[in-house]
Amino acid sequence: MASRAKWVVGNWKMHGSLADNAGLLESIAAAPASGARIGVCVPFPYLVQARDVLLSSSVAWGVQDLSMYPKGAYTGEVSAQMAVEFGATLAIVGHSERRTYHREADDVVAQKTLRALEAAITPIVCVGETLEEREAGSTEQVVGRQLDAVLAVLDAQQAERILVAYEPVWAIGTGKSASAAEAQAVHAFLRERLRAKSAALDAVTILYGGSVKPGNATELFGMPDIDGGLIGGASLVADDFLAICRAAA
Ligand SMILES: O=C(CO)COP(=O)(O)O
Repeated sequence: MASRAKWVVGNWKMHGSLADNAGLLESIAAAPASGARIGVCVPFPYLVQARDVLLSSSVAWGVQDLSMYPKGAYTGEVSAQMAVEFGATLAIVGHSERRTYHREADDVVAQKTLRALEAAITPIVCVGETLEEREAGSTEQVVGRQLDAVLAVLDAQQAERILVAYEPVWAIGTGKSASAAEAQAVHAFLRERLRAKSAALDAVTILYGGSVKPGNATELFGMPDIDGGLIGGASLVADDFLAICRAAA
């Protein structure tokens, strides 16, 4: 079996302040290196701060979104290349909050994935179904479509460089995580979908996100196809985030 990189990545969303971030970043930077790689995806204005604190640590940093365009007259956009100038090596793309509040469609997410890869940033491609879709029995259809849209624009080598995050929309910020078995079932489906494209994609890391806490991380990360987590709320509390990182190691 391919050995997959384990990752725990914090998604700060639109939280933080220079003052609050300082202590959080210092604590994360002090995390001992272990079997799981650690990253934090911060709001754009805090990239400099993240870089300054994390530079001498083993923790990676990145952004929560990128422009689908490489450069040009796109008011308000931030390019992958700009993020790279601040040392970003990770970018979340297609988070459900972007899909919902900013109407990002599958083809936009695919273009953002490409822009990240062109800039040598590792994209964390998010997929996930709503509660309504789950109850209608269309979870696999939805996440399969979201993943396929991205894979369709990548060549074989590019596809090997992505991370995938399964984030059921109904589990995000609700305190109600998917059970380990529910998450594992979707991860196994995504794994198969990747393998169908190329056997080499068996090595793609698939993270779970949605109400991961210190109390449920060990069970989730113990599942064979769950290679770590994408953490929202708990990534803002140093002790909780570090406990989750230990659970993945
Ligand atoms: O959206 C998420 C990570 O990207 C998950 O958020 P919570 O961990 O707050 O549920």
